[in-house]
Amino acid sequence: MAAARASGLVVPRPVTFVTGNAKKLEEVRAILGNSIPFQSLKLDLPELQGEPEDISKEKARLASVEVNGPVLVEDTCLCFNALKGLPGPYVKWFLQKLGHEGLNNMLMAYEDKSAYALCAFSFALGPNAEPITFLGRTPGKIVPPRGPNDFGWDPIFQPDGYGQTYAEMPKEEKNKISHRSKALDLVKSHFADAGYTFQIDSV
Ligand SMILES: O=P(O)(O)OP(=O)(O)OP(=O)(O)OC[C@H]1O[C@@H](n2cnc3c(O)ncnc32)[C@H](O)[C@@H]1O
Ligand SMILES: [Mg+2]
Repeated sequence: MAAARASGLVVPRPVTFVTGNAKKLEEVRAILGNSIPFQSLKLDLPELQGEPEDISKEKARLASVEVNGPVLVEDTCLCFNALKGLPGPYVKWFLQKLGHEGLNNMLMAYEDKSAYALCAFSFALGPNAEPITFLGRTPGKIVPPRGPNDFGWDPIFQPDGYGQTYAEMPKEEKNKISHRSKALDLVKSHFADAGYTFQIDSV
């Protein structure tokens, strides 16, 4: 079992990242590397309607009850500026029903194709703790789909300053500039400042 740091909090359980999305998990693993050891639980949690931060916090509350320990969750939004931030947290359902073409068509009436990808990670130490949220945002624009279609809306999001969509970029490149990596940078800083020591479950 890991030794406690002088000023840090010793938590008698490992951190569990709860998500129903295997692609998110893959990216979180690649971005975090060994910086924050965690285990994962595949669970598609019910999601509140509302602001991204509140949706994410509520997911963390539900997840920490399920896990009965420290949890990390995230909610991802794709926000169109011409539509004042919509579809935002509802992009999953828009994508499922309308596809990439439909998402492009939603912006047909507008000259402004700008958008941003937003990731809201929430961390809760346990079922009775208030979750803390970390936001990461990457600006870009919505384009007709280009690149492999293996993760959500990656083919139609082209980050500012790049000629490629998220889908066309090598994974390492996306992970350097993505909404997810920006939010995880804040998670890492928080963990470093708090000096948590998470103990591994003894089976
Ligand atoms: O269990 P959870 O973690 O909620 O996983 P989910 O797939 O339901 O994810 P969200 O509720 O956050 O909905 C976000 C939608 O955006 C998609 N998505 C998330 N991150 C993405 C990324 O980096 N690139 C492209 N699509 C992404 C994802 O596949 C969903 O359709
Ligand atoms: Mg979800």
